[in-house]
Amino acid sequence: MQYVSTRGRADALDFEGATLAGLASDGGLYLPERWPTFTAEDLSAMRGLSYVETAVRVILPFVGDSLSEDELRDLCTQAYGRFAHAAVTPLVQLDHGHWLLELFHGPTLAFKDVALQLLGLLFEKFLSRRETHLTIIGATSGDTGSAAIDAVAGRAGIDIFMLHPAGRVSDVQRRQMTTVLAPNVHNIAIEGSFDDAQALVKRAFNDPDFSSRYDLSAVNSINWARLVAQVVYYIYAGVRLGAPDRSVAFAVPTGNFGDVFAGYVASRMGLPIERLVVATNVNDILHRALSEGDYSQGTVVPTATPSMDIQVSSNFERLLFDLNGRDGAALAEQMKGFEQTRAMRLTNAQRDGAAALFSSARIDADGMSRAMRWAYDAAGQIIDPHSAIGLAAAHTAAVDPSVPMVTLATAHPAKFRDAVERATGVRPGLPSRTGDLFGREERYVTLPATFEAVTYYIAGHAVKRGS
Ligand SMILES: Cc1ncc(COP(=O)(O)O)c(C=O)c1O
Ligand SMILES: N[C@@H](CCOP(=O)(O)O)C(=O)O
Repeated sequence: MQYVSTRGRADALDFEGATLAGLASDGGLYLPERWPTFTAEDLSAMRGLSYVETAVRVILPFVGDSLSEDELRDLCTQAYGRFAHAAVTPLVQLDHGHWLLELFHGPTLAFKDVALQLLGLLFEKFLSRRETHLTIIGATSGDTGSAAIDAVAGRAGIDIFMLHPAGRVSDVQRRQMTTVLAPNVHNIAIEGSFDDAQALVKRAFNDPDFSSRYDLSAVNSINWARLVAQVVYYIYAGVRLGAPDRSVAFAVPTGNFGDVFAGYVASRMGLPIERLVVATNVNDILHRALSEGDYSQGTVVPTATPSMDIQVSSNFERLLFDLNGRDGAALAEQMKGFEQTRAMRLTNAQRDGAAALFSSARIDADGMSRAMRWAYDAAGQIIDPHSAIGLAAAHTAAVDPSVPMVTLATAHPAKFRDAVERATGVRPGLPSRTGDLFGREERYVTLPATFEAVTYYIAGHAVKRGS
């Protein structure tokens, strides 16, 4: 299997190459050259499988010659062995037609662990085959950072530089990153928003002078390997709720469009998905894009759902490419226009293609609090604010009531205990697997959100290519 760039100019790479590269050299994102598909029989045969076996079946068609089936099984067994629930991503029923898919049973309490536990092992495997020192640069609004740091802390041959927006992540999220004192972990609080951090990361990849000095890689969902691991739980949940004999719908709290794009991939692979409901907070660029065709960047408003405080959604580019006949040159022009004007209109093909599968909703602070209270009062579930945005959006969606609706519960409520307590009166406790989080020393630097400041800091701590 080869991977092609959404902007059409970078060389195609195999799975190992695309995983290590992260972002394509032409500024685009990698996608498989074609979508592997499952027949109805293939899907039916997955019904009784464990999470690990489901992961092996779903991911194997994407890895080509980069991993044997046994190697992949070994990595999945290690990755998902660290989850605190035997089902890895269990379904919890809320009412007769609505389920929560709990994705927060990994080591850092958010759905990012599902992909990043595997990605850390993939890096280790692929690095053992070559003489390379990887410099990972990432941006986080809270959860990717802690999950990525947990996945690579102390691993030989890797340094990780993680940028988070200073003061705009929860105290639990920040401490999960900054109390990891392994020498290969470098936390940078930047004086700006997540979008500023993400733009700095992309600029570092695209700067020929900087990127030629290091073997850069990415842990954000711009890295294809992140997304392929997330496709698994859509299929795992879907077949348990009756697919392929009946369709399923998913409501997905969305920021960078990675998680919900994994749902799109599951649909392209043959899972009968009736609807993917894209749930945003008031940072609603994706809701405006899907409902009006208007992808224009607003100013980021800080909310109680900080991980979704995003106004430029990296993975939307993957959808636009796939829906526009995979025309890399046209997409490169469209993205160049966006980068210059911070605004873009979707083409008719993109709008119509998206409307066939996606709907969207913008949920404000009241809607989020109401959903948290509903989950507690009606179903006895304490949910985190991000999952509540998904739940509220699911309640607004026009989906046939006979179709099971699954809301993705993307974080453990204890990560956002102040907001949960405000809405429900209940203050969730941290699970024991987080240990003595509030007793540990923190280490991070604070820098202005400028390319010069960030790259100067990285240059002072990273290992140069070939040294
Ligand atoms: C808890 C939580 N929910 C939802 C999201 C949004 O996911 P995505 O960026 O993949 O759309 C994030 C961050 O990405 C998150 O951390
Ligand atoms: N919400 C994310 C933002 C980065 O998204 P990613 O999925 O592209 O890594 C976070 O928690 O950091």
